[in-house]
Amino acid sequence: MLELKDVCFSIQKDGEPINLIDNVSIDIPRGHFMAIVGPSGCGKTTLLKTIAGLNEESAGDLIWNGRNLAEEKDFDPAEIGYVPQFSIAYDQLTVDESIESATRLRVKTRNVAELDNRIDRILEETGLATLADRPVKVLSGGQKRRLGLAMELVTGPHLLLCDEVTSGLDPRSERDIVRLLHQLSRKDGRSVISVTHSLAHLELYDSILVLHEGRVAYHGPPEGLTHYFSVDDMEEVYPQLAKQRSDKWQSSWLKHREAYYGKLEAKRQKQIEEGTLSVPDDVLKQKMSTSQALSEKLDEEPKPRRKKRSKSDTAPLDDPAGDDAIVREATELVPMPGVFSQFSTLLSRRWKIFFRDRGQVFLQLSILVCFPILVALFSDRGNENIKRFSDRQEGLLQQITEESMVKASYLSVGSAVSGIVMFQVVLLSLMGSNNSAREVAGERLIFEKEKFGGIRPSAYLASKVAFLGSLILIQSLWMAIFVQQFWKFPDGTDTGFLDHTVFLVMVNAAMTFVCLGISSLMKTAEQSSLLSIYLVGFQLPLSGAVLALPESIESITRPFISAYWAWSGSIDSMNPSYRNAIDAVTETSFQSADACHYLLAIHIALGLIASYIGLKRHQWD
Ligand SMILES: Nc1ncnc2c1ncn2[C@@H]1O[C@H](COP(=O)(O)OP(=O)(O)OP(=O)(O)O)[C@@H](O)[C@H]1O
Repeated sequence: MLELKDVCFSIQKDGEPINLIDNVSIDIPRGHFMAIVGPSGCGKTTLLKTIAGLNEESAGDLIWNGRNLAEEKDFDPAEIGYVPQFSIAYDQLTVDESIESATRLRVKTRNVAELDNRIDRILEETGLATLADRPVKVLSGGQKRRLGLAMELVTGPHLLLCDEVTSGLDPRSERDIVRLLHQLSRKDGRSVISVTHSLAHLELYDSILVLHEGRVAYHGPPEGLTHYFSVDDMEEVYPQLAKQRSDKWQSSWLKHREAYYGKLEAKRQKQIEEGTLSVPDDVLKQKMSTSQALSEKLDEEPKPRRKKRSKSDTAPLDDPAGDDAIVREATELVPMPGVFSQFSTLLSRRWKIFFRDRGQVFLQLSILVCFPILVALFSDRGNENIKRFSDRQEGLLQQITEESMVKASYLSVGSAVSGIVMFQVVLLSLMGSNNSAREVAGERLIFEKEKFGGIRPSAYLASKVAFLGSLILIQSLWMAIFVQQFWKFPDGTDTGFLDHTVFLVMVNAAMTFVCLGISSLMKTAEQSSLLSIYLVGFQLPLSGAVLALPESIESITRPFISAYWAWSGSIDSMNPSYRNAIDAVTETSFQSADACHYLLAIHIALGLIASYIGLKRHQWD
């Protein structure tokens, strides 16, 4: 049973609290199917989010099966399912893969057979079995809503909250979804609360909650609605609501509450007697046989995955035989998988999505191939030898001529070598920003939904680090090795080229993880991309490689410019004569390779910390 006692949710406006949800007190028994209706902006979604815990109630109590959710334990992620208005599946995956990934992320299964049976059961339960191999991007609106429901059913939640899952659907799809929700509420004592705009099919609900300006105007059986509002038709309820202030409706409702709750209880008892409703007691009685049936089913020989299903495999929505075929969920909560298991599921899903996104693969391959070629085009000048003074200098004129030739050679080679290194550094910074600017912000809502479902931010971050780390290594090593074929890095020590390569990897990693941090902290992918582009754009001018910066600016900006530290570190690893040549063309001072390693490591660490903070932060809206 879910009880809301004088629940309020308020926001601050001009320093004053405003109640978006105002003293809502309702009871929702186990196995109940309730619709929340009301005019646009009356607070339906806000109430649903307050029940889910996404909005923290400012007053009142939410009690779930006798447990005060604020004072005792909040909902377990397996206990509650929340189907939001937006799609929670990736377009690049199939229906089957989406449900599989949701299951692997939220349910600890004993073996592949158990996983397969769980997925097959959900596919059948939601009428998606025939669409198992279909990519999400080609699904119709109604099919996508079913998939959203299916992905929330993987844990067998005892409370299912649905936000506008029928909006924008044609009448037939809408009816099918409402009937599916009705069916889901008939099993295992699962309560289903559905926010809807539509006043069609209200007869399928056990109760209707009418909200008006955040206040309860009615909560009772659907058949009592027209009588209560003194109208002939459901459609007249909203105009009728507008005729009176919401506080009047609220006090009027409080007077009639007990009478209508009496009717609801009588109807419920009748359903239990008729056996059309399964409530906790029944579930407990069935527990033994259910668990037995479940384990028998799960212990069956592993079935091949992703089998094509014929239409006849699918139980029709209203077919009672189909209901019987579905093994009932045991009442205890399913265990959550560990961090490593979530990490490996997220990582393999990320690679799958990457390889299926042809545009992304093409872009990555193009920059991987073209950027090192661009650098190699400038290699000739970098390969020139630096002229040295000869031992014999006869006469002043020869001395002056030789001096100017050596100087010219210093300037030419110095600027070419410095430019080639900076070019590599800047292009790798650009790759880094391209790697991660949209990585989190582009899928933020899905991540928020998954976090609500129990996915740990640490597992999510680790999967991003592993995925992006592979891109960083491929891009940086390829840049270093390819360019080396055309322009030999002038080693200062045996490990000069290796040191240079490490700096290239580090600058790419620094930019990738700093942009990942930006992507995690920003609200939208557009904001994140823009900020990341600015960050890369400022690297070259603020590095001091082109023009030395005024000292006052340099001391402030330098610590933040990854490109400077990678450039400076690489130059410090060079042969001293090349270092001197670069010294001759720039007024910017260089730092030791060790200092550069530390600074770049700090950038990487700060990027990761910012990413973690951003991921932990609640950014549902
Ligand atoms: N966090 C918030 N800060 C400020 N205002 C908010 C916040 N959340 C909701 N609101 C406002 O509260 C009101 C109720 O919003 P809500 O989304 O719950 O309405 P709704 O009944 O679901 O509307 P619709 O049927 O159009 O989806 C709206 O006016 C909305 O702008």
